[in-house]
Amino acid sequence: MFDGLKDKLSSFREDVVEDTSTGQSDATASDDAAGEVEKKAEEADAEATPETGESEQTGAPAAEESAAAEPDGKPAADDSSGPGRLKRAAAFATGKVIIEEEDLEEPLQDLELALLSSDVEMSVADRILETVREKMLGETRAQVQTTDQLVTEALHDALLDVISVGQFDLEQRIAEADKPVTVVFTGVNGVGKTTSIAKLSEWLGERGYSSVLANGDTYRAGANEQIREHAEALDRKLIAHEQGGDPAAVIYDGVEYAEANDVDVVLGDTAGRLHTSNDLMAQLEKIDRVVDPDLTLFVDEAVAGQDAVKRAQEFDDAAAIDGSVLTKADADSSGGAAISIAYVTGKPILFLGVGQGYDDLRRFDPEELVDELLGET
Ligand SMILES: Nc1nc2c(ncn2[C@@H]2O[C@H](COP(=O)(O)OP(=O)(O)OP(=O)(O)O)[C@@H](O)[C@H]2O)c(=O)[nH]1
Repeated sequence: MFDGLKDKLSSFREDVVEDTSTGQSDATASDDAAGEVEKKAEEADAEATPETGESEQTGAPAAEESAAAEPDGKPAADDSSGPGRLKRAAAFATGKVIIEEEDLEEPLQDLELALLSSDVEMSVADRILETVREKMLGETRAQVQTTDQLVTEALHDALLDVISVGQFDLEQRIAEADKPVTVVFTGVNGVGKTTSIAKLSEWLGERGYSSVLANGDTYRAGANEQIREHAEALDRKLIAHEQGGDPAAVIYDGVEYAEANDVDVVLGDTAGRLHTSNDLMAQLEKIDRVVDPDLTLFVDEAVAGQDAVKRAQEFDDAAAIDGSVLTKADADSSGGAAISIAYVTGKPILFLGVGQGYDDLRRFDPEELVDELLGET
């Protein structure tokens, strides 16, 4: 899952380590040693000749050029616009390392390209870069902390920031809500909506909640049969009307059935027509009005990347969603939709579909996903 994205994040970390590697020395600077190194750095700056042994520490070529190019012959270290070479050397000598803009410039450009080519939405990629830059620039880090740790932490925070938008605990919400809880599923055709409803019914059952399925997809021939197969396999009650009936009425009947039979949750399917269909959107609005669902979940496939993100926004406009389910994450290498949807819609991803079985539903845990993306699990 998301292997392509994992590789790209890993390359970024390696690039930053390469471009900024300064603190790899195992020297533990004492005050005396600090003075020595500071003096050395001063001499080196005055001559504007990079110390060969310290070349990693003294930074990227751009820093060297600016030091040498000072018109008054003073080293750039005195320039208040940046820490400069001397300051960096002094910091290094006292056990600190400073990361500068030029160290990050190229890796950040590469990261941006990598994110965009992974189908991460533009505003999300921008936000990630901004956070990484903020967390790393001018950062004085202890030498004991490797650059890799620093960049990993920055990436961790940046990814978590966009992924965890609006997260809430669905199980807790269901536990605390008046019953029955009505959940309506929206999304386009064939993305795995019906399968996700069946999986969620199984997930709820495992947690002690009963559920009834209501087929609000009265549009598509064969929809009743498809959901009935799941209902029978899971031994759940299915509420369905004739094809062409009113979807709001079916889900309403589902709620009545749940009330009369002490069922905890109503899971309502809806027709998966194109999001551009005004008719469908009007239908969703009607369901919203008539049934007033406790939760509306948008379902789309992770593999659809930015298309899924766009559709999430459009469905959210028609009938406000409370969260998303991303299916087929098992077949998605890019991870773009998983990274982008919550930030763009302001609503969390609640589940990932990771296969075709009823058990293949994974609660979306932002921390867990970020650790996985950064190879920390
Ligand atoms: N690999 C994988 N396949 C999935 C996943 N979720 C659903 N599928 C498969 O995707 C196909 C479409 O799923 P459906 O549940 O029929 O899709 P739908 O959105 O309800 O489609 P309509 O009823 O036509 O709107 C089925 O073959 C599912 O088994 C998943 O998480 N991973």
